[in-house]
Amino acid sequence: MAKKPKLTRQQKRRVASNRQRRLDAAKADIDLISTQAGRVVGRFGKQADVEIQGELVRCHIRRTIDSVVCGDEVLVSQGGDSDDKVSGIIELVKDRRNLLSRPDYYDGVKPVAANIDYIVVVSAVLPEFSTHIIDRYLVACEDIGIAPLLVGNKIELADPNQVKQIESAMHVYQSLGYETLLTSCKDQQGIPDLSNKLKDKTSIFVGQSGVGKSSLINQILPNANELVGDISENSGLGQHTTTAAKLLHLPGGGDLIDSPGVREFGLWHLPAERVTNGFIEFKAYLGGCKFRDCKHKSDPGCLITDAVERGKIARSRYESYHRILDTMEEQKPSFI
Ligand SMILES: Nc1nc2c(ncn2[C@@H]2O[C@H](COP(=O)(O)OP(=O)(O)OP(=O)(O)O)[C@@H](O)[C@H]2O)c(=O)[nH]1
Ligand SMILES: [Zn+2]
Repeated sequence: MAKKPKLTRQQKRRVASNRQRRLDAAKADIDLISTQAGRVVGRFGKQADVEIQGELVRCHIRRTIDSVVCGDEVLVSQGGDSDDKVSGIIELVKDRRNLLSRPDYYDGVKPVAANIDYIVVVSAVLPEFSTHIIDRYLVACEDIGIAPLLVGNKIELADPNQVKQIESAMHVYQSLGYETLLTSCKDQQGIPDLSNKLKDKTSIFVGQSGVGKSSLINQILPNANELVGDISENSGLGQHTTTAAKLLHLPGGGDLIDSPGVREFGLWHLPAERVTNGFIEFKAYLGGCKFRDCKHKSDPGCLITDAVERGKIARSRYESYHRILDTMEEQKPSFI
């Protein structure tokens, strides 16, 4: 048999571009002939609920598709199986703006949500207001490239001294360009502002257990729990279907994606370099230290420590940085 000829770089490029054209044409065909565009609002087992022009369609997923998550924009063809509870098939997932994944014991990472505008990082006076934990979430947000909104909840529990401390910590974040908000689910402080900020955006809520994520979600979306039941009932599978992830519409516009997996975002290992890049105020100095492998600790000629000394970088952030790296070292590669 004749040996397959080696392709030149130009030929390879032509093959790749032809392939892309065929793929684009296939996508265009699907678009034109029989599919409808929709958004994934529920994801469980091997199926997904897709919202198409305000209607919910329960769908199977074409085997060739890698993953489908809440927030995905998809093309659906009507069909499904003889079991008429499932009436559509997801044929294609459109390109994602971003994709949130969580660590998975078997697969390494597992995608959980897509096309997100805002990560609401919730912390609270109780159990503790920790800038270290906030910084850790900020690194994760920077790493994935989604804007964070920092919320300090249960603010009505703080005594005047604590309020002062929290406000000054939030001031550091504001000066870095991050948005912040103080809220209380008890006396509604900051809740209208939270609703306003999330208007017309797709958001997720993250934060440690007990900080009040569910309570805040309930404030801005009072019927969140019943809505899940409605979704299942509308599509004929009864009230008790457990939805792994769901996308809910906020009354004032905008959407919220929530699931236990989504809430885990940020709590896992990142390589040191990505942690460093997650501290946005370090960027102006990176690459300028005397030694290329500078650890930004006690190394001579370090621009970062110099900036801390000169008050250009907040000491609290610098200390957080080293604490995060230390915990990463101790615990890699699992959850914190
Ligand atoms: N005092 C006060 N308590 C609050 C506030 N928000 C929530 N809580 C209480 O804090 C506790 C935890 O709230 P949740 O909303 O369940 O917290 P969560 O972040 O969803 O917790 P997980 O489900 O474990 O992740 C509950 O007892 C709430 O009633 C608040 O603004 N002030
Ligand atoms: Zn340095």
